[in-house]
Amino acid sequence: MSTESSQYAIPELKNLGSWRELEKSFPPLKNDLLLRAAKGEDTPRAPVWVMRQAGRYLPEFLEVRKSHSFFECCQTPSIASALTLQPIDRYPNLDASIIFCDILVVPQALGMEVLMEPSKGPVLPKPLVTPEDIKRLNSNVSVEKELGYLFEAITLTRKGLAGRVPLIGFCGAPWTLMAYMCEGGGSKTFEKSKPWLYKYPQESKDLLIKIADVCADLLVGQVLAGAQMLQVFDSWAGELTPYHYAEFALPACKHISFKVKSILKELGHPGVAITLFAKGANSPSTFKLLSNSEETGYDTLGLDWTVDPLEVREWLGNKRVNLQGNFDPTVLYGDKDGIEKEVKRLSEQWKKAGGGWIANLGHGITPNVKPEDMGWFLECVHKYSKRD
Ligand SMILES: Cc1c2[nH]c(c1CCC(=O)O)Cc1[nH]c(c(CCC(=O)O)c1C)Cc1[nH]c(c(CCC(=O)O)c1C)Cc1[nH]c(c(C)c1CCC(=O)O)C2
Repeated sequence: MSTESSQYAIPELKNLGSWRELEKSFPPLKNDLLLRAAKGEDTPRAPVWVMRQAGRYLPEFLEVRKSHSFFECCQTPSIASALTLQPIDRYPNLDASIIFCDILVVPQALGMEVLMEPSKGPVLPKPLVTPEDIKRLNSNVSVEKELGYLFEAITLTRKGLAGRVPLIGFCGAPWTLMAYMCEGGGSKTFEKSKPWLYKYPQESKDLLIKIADVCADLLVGQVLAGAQMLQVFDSWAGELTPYHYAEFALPACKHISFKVKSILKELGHPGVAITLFAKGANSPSTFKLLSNSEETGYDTLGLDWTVDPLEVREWLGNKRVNLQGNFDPTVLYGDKDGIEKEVKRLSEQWKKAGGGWIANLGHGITPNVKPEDMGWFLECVHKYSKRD
């Protein structure tokens, strides 16, 4: 245990008590494939989970959503936990669970209103227009006060999982959250958020770090509440030039990983593996920047489906970082034969690439997938990712 004091303030998490006592109260983990792959071990087969695995393709999810709004689901620990467990109960072939929540709870904690509109997705009615608007955001956010429901949901879920699979905690990456906060919702052109990087570079950096500070506290709280691994979702990373990714997005992601690691170390916690999913940030120069876990603080990189694992391994130039991905989400509309062929083809590439591999889609599962096709996909990954 380190005696060095952290440069970061430990978030106030009074209600969580001691993580050691809490950890002892959870049933032992029976399937640790995910945690082993995240340490770079060659596992007998790839662990598999799917982004948005608790989502609208599941009839049991839609049933709950009939009587509860989206954010009500996130903010009610018993509902969030039940939704997290739905895919685990349905698919014994899943090797991980991810807590049901949303990346946009961080802008909410910063004081912004976020609505989830059925046909539009997220809407933030009062976006940040100029740096002057940053003053509207809360300072010294207490993640326990604002987002304590998520910690409660995590602890409940660890109990409900009964050690079946590990539980992943997550947050959005600062650039992706800044994009939502400046656009006021999703966007195709990013014409309100990206100009900030050209017009107000220093204010943008300050805003990104302000967001990163809340993200880091949120991740620390999730680990202390029982999350066994973490993922940071930078869904809009691919909208940036490689230069702007390196100058703005990545430093803010590093602020998160190092702050989380430093605080956990100070609390005597052994730490957890962290995955960075920088969707679309696929230039070889960007992969070079991400190639060394010790320099970035991220143990695993999530890949989207537009790159080949072998080519990425070549760009990375080493095996010090593990990889996750990267089946095209639309393969799930490809019928049984199509799914099987594609899982076989891409698994061969992954096996040749070597190093830690966590199988996943290259983005979230989409609402119209048939639940039985998701089951078949998982079965195929079990079969074809086996190492000979
Ligand atoms: C960009 C982003 C968001 N949220 C998230 C991201 C990053 C990943 C990505 O790029 O997809 C992350 C997220 N959102 C959700 C989870 C839950 C855990 C999981 O199963 O992966 C996670 C990890 C639930 C959700 N978040 C949302 C739903 C569906 C909403 C509903 O039930 O009506 C779910 C299950 C809503 C949401 N939330 C967001 C959007 C754009 C939307 C609407 C459009 C859509 O569904 O694809 C923001």
